[in-house]
Amino acid sequence: MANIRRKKPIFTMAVAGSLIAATAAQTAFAQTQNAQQEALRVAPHPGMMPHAGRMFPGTSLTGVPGFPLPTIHTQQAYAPDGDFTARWTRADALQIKAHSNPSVSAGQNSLPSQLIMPGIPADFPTINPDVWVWDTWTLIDKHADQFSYNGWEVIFCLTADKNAGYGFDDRHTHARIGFFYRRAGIRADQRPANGGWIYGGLLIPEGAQEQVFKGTAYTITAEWSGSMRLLDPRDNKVSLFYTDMAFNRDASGQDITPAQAVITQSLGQIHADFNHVWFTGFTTHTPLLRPDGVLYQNGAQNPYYNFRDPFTFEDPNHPGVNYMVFEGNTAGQRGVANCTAEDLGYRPNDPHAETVQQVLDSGAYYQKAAIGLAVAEDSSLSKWKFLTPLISANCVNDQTERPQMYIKNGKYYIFTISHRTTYAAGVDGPDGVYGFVGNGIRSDFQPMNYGSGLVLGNPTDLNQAAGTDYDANPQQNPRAFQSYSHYVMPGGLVESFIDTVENRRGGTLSPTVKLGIHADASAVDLRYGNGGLGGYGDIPANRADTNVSAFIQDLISQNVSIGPNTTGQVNAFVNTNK
Ligand SMILES: OC[C@H]1O[C@@](CO)(OC[C@@]2(O[C@H]3O[C@H](CO)[C@@H](O)[C@H](O)[C@H]3O)O[C@H](CO)[C@@H](O)[C@@H]2O)[C@@H](O)[C@@H]1O
Repeated sequence: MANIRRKKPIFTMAVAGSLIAATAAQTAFAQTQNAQQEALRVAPHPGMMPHAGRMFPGTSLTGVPGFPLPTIHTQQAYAPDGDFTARWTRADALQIKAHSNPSVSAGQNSLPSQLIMPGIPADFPTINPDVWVWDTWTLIDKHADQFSYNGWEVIFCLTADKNAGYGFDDRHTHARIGFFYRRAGIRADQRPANGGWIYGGLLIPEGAQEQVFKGTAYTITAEWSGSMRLLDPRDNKVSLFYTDMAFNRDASGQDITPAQAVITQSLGQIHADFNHVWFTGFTTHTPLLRPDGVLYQNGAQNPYYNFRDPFTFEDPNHPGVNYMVFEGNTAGQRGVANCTAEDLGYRPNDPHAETVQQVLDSGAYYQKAAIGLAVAEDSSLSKWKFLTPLISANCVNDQTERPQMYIKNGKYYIFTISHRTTYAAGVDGPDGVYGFVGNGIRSDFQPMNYGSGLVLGNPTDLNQAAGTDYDANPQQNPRAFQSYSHYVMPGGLVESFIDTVENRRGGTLSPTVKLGIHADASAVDLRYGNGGLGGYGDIPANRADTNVSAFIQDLISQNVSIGPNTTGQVNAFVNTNK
């Protein structure tokens, strides 16, 4: 089975979730969920075709016959420390299905082509033979601009050691943050097919990360996602924000207690010479945030809670104030059936609206994702305070992962990733990127693209049951799980990792794609790269010239030739500026 994507239980939502055995109650619930989803699938549909050829589809407020209208979002901005939480509602999420094409043949993509990542060929190259690679991030400043260092581009990835015998499905409990580097300023078509990344090894010295769990019971620790902040572009000090994970398992591999997830900071320094890049530091690990059970669900409330993936930024409207977005769940005891009419989001008298009771009866209340917000209380970013979530997805989806704030033309975009299998009963969508646009850091965020939220999905046939394996169910699109963990970079470039293409496991970087982003709409740029697919792992820095050390600058001024990266224009990629 090692080479085949394992069936993910429909209930998977946990920090350690996929690894905890499903109970009979869960199985019963999963059956209910399937039944509910089937009920929606047979809803009347006009036979809509995807809006092929339209660069910016815009949001259809007239709706699709047979489906509810999306929720009205006011587009109002609120104080960041206020208590307004925007909602990604069921009415919104149902727009994904409403805009899918019900009459494609089995196994074909049924979603609008401008919202779908082009298919990755099955003969993809691998970044490195020794490590599995998945979640990946770049060296960014407080505005999320991407930097190279002394002529090197650097990326940080969750890695698992293949030589230790770990298969791709074992990766989560053995995850370590590694780094790769390559010369900046070389066009994708002049690089090796796999992007030409050189593996630099692990970032955190062996055992250092475990200090966060001193005195607590655990048997396994892991390092999960993840962002890296260049503290001062004229200096080499960097701050890693990541998720410290600890699992407490018995001899048979069962979790005895809920896994612990701690958002953590560790400081280090980046170094580079002509030949390589290396890091020092990362020996001290400061726990920043544990879920409080008041604003963010904790392990006592739900052993399957999600709490991870910190991303920090400074709000241009509040200079000097630093915020963090992260993946969380709405606080409260798991299994309490309390989604509200606001979570459903139906407009008054919408003939296609579900009642709150119908939704609660379906068990959808087990899925309660939240995009969290915290504010830094000191300039060294070592003390943070929770603020109320920016967006909740109660009764819609259980996971809004790796959220990021992307500020462009005065608009505040939150991009996040989610799985098809973490949708609640009765709503459906592909694995991929979801986006929300607002007018400030805290807004009544509007889901992008027809009000649905879908920005970049894997090719998926929503007419087939969610949570099925390609191998067990050949109608399932063989690319429905081709990629995951997308990160939107300056210029709308999107990097991700390859999960499974035609039963071939990835564990490597996907081809980069490019989004056009305009107001509340986005579209895949099919003119970019080859039919929309750029280079594998093409992750260019967009601010190289400002981070060149005095040593390198000296050499440049003496006209010493040290390769293609020393001119100060090394990252003049015209398409990478926001
Ligand atoms: O490795 C942990 C980091 O990865 C993230 C984002 O990629 O969480 C992903 C998540 O999903 C993976 O596992 C699923 C179950 O095996 C699989 O279906 C999916 O394809 C994978 O990407 O990993 C956890 C643990 O399994 C699961 O809850 C997530 O959905 C990120 O959030 C983590 O920091």
